[in-house]
Amino acid sequence: MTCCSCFGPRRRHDVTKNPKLIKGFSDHNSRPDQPSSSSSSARASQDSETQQDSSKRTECFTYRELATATNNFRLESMIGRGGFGSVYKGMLETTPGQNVAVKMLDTSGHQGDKEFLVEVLMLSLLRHEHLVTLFGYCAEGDQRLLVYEYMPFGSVEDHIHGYGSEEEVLDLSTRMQIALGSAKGLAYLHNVAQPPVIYRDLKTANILLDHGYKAKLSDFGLAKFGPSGDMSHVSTRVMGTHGYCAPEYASTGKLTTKSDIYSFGVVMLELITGRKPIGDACMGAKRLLVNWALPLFRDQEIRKIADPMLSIQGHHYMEEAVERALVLAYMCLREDANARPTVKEVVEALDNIVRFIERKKKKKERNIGYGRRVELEKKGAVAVSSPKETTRMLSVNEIEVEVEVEEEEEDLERERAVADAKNWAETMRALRRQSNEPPKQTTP
Ligand SMILES: Nc1ncnc2c1ncn2[C@@H]1O[C@H](COP(=O)(O)OP(=O)(O)OP(=O)(O)O)[C@@H](O)[C@H]1O
Repeated sequence: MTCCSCFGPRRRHDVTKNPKLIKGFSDHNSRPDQPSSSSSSARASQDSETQQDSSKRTECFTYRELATATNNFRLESMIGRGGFGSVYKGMLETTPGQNVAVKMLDTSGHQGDKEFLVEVLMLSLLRHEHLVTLFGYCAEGDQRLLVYEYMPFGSVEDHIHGYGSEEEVLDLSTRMQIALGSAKGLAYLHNVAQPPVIYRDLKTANILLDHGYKAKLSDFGLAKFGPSGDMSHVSTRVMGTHGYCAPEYASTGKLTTKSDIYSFGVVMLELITGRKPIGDACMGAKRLLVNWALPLFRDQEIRKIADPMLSIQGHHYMEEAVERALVLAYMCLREDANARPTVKEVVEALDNIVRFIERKKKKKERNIGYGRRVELEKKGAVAVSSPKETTRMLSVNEIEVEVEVEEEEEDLERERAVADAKNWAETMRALRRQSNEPPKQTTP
């Protein structure tokens, strides 16, 4: 590809101020009625709580800078490989101490070039704590490279399907936190970005994790601006990944935000079952996860569906949480796109599930604390109340063991549980209102 004037020697550009700096942008994703990029970010900036600093510039790097950053793209620096190229870990001279991920695109196909442009444009305009940050790009000669924030824990796909050791298995709480983070990223795209953005390639390989397992969406090469005016959908060539694609989009090419919701349902199933979206060994070579899991769900076979690594057996609250998560997945995967929940409802439901698990976990821990207190009492320790309603066990040799006082906490706990149950029931009612086909069971 010939080199655009803006891709010459080192220059700092703010592509959000002039997207046309990126050659090819205007003919791919823009529409005549599309607002300017500055107004695009205007509505987004209203969401001050969730949006990251949009003043961060997307920089134009030279090939030389990125070669230096990655040790000349040496094999030891390579951290992953996708359908469009290889990803390297590196460090820029200008920001010592901060790792970056450099994606070098295979430039053989024209499609890759298009996706490069969309990726740079989208991630330059969109900034959110649950979207991976694009620091910059390089487009020198035929080279096309993207520079992202480095996500130390890799992709969710790696965690769910790649690791064998038991210590690395993600627990249910972390999995649901990941789902919630991803849903919040998607909510930003659907509801805050202006014009709205349809992600189109939601899958566990595109959800990356930082140190604290915070989820961020990456790979915006297939993203599309949503429909405008009276239009309910965008017509487009069917793209995406097999196993995640909404049936109506696959058969008609009509893309809506509800196509993303379907893919989100598949991600939920993957997180719950630990199985691949297609052809998992236990399901049969070509079988879709959706076709395997949903009939089992209808038959209430929760234990058969749940990832055995989650060890939910014997943990009643975990089984209940899995069931709630499955109800949500089930709704996201409805054949009728209109009956699927909105992303806002998905965030609410997941928030509820996460809080449910945390509350139950805490309660369990407190019970262990109580058991320990009884044990200490038997050994002759004495309970002493402090003004902060904390009871301390003073043993004979003055070793203090703190145990939370039950009463006040339990009242609070009960209130929280009632509020949670109401909340969940309301969420489910709202979801069901949109559908003529309620699931067989619910768990308010
Ligand atoms: N910002 C990043 N930080 C850390 N690792 C990353 C980053 N981006 C990508 N990777 C790693 O590189 C791998 C390949 O990523 P890439 O986005 O190229 O492909 P993919 O999403 O797996 O597949 P495809 O591009 O075909 O949809 C990821 O699975 C992940 O392990």
